[in-house]
Amino acid sequence: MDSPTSETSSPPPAPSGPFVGAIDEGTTSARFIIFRAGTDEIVCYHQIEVESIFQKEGWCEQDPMAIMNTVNECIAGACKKLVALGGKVKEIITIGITNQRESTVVWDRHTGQPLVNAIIWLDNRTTSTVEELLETIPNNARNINYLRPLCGLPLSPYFSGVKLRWLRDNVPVVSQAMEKGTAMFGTIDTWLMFNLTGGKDGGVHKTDVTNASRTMLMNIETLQWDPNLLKFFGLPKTILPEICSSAEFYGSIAQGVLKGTSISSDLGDQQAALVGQQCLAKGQAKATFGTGCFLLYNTGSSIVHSGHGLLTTVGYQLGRKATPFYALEGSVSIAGAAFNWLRDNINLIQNSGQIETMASTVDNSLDVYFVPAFNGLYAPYWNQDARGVICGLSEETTSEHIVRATLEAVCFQVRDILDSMHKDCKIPLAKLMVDGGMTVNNLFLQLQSDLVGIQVLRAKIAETTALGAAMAAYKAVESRYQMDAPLSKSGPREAIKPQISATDRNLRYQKWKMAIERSLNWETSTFPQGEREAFDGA
Ligand SMILES: Nc1ncnc2c1ncn2[C@@H]1O[C@H](COP(=O)(O)OP(=O)(O)O)[C@@H](O)[C@H]1O
Ligand SMILES: O=P(O)(O)OC[C@H](O)CO
Repeated sequence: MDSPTSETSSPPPAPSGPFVGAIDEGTTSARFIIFRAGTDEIVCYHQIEVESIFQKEGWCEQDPMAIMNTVNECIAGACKKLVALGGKVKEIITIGITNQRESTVVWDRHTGQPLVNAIIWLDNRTTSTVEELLETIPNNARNINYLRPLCGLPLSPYFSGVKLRWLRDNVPVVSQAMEKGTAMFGTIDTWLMFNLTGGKDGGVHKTDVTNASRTMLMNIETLQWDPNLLKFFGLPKTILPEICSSAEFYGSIAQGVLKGTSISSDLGDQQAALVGQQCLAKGQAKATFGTGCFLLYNTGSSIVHSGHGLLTTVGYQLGRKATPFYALEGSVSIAGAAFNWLRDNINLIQNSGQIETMASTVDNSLDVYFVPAFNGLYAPYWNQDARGVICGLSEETTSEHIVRATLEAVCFQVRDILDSMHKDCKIPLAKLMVDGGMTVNNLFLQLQSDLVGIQVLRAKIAETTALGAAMAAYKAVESRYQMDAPLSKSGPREAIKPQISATDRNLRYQKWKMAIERSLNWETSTFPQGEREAFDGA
C-alpha cells in the first residue's frame, strides 16, 4: 500500500483535450495560451516581450519579422510545456488570433518581406498627414468628424488609414509597390495569418470585421471596404485583405509544431476582451487596462454614432451569417504606459510591484493632477496637440503623491469616457467589468470605483483577451458551444464599491478638468501678441 507521503507527491494527471490555442500579440508582449476548450482554464502558456523602436520623437515602430518570430517562439514554447505536462499537441483542435489594433504593416506580395517597420498604433508621426487631409474636406470645414457617418471614427493619427497614407506619401518603396500592385497591407492579425498559412507560398490575405473597423477604410454598415473612403485617403483597393467574420475558418498553419491546425478566429484585442468578459448583451461594458485603456460598451446590433467623442466600432461577428454586434469605444492611449514612463524616463519607480506600495503610503495625491497626454489625447478630446502636464506641485509633494496621481489620472480618464457614454446612450452604467495588467493593483481598482462612483468587477482570469479569441475559435468549430454559458472559473466576481462621497468625487473631477484644459493644444499654443519677441530677445 502507498504511504500518505507517496500519495501526495504523485504527479498531477496529464491535461486532457480538446484544447484551443490563442495567439495574443499585444503592444508590449506576445503570448500563446492553451485553454481547455469551452472553458477559461489555462493549461499552459508562453509569453515573450516585443521590442519597440523609437527612431524619432513621437515615432513608435516594431520589426514585423521580430513580431512573427516571437509569435512562433511562443507557440513552440507553449506546446513544449503542454507536452511536459503530459498533454498532446494534436488535441489542440484549432487556434484563434487577437492583436494590438491599428498597427500597420506593408509587405511585398512576391517575397513576403516587409517593406518597412510596422507603424505602431501609438505612433504620432502622422499629425501633419491629418492636417493635410483636413485641408481636403469640402467647404474648408476642417472637421475631424467628417468621415464618422461612413466609418464611425474621427480623423486621428491613431488609425491605420492615416498611417498608410503617410507611408504612401513618404516612403518611395511603398508608393512604388502600391502602384505596381505588389504591396500588401495588413494590421498585425493579417501579417501573422499570412505568414502562418504559408507566407509568399500561398499564405491567405484576410482580416476580420473588428480589425478592419479600425482602419477608417471599412464602411461600418456594409462591413466592406468603402470606395469613398479609399478615394479620400488616395489608397488602392489591391493592397487590402479580404474582410471576414471574427469566427470562421481562415486557413491552416503551414509549418511548425502546429502544422495542419486550423485558424478559426480573428479579433482586435479590445473586442476579444469584450467577448472574453462575456459582455455579449446590449448594455454590457468592459474596460481593459494595459498600455492604454479601452472601454467598450456593447450596443447590440445597432450602430450608435457618438456625439460625444467616442468611437463606433464593430464588437464582433461570430460567424459569416451571424449578426454583427457593435460597440461604442472610449480609447485612452496612455494608462499603464504612464508607469513605464515613471520607471524608464523619470526613475521614480523601479518596477510595477512598487506602484501600489508607494501610492498606499499617502492618503491622497495632495492635489496633484497628472495628465499623461504624451501623444495627444484620444477620447473624448481627440486633441493631437495636447501634451502631458503635472499640476498642483508644492513643497510638500513627494514621489508617492505623483505615483498616486498617475493612478488617479487613469481613473479620471475613465470618468471622461463614461460621462460621454452616458450622454450617448442615456442609461448610466451600474457596473464595469475590468481586466488587463493594471487590475492586479487593488488600490487602483478602489480609486477607480471611488472616482467614478461605480461598482467595479474584476475579471476572474487576467487573460480575458486571449480567452475571447479562444472562445470565438471554438465557436467556429463547435456550433453547439454556448458562449454565454458559465465558464469553469465563474462564480461571483470580486466587486469593489465606491467609498467616497459624491461631493468629494465631483470636486476632484472638476480639478481634473482644469488640468485637462492646461494640456490641450499645447503644441500649437502661441505666445500672446508681442510676448514672442520679448521671449526671443531674452
Ligand atoms: N501593479 C500595477 N499597477 C499599475 N500598473 C501596472 C501594474 N502592473 C503592471 N502595470 C501596467 O500594466 C501594463 C501591462 O499590462 P498588459 O495588460 O500586459 O499590457 P498590453 O496588453 O498592453 O501589453 C504596463 O504598462 C504596466 O505599467
Ligand atoms: O496592446 P494593448 O493591449 O495595449 O492594446 C492596444 C490597442 O489594441 C490599441 O488600439
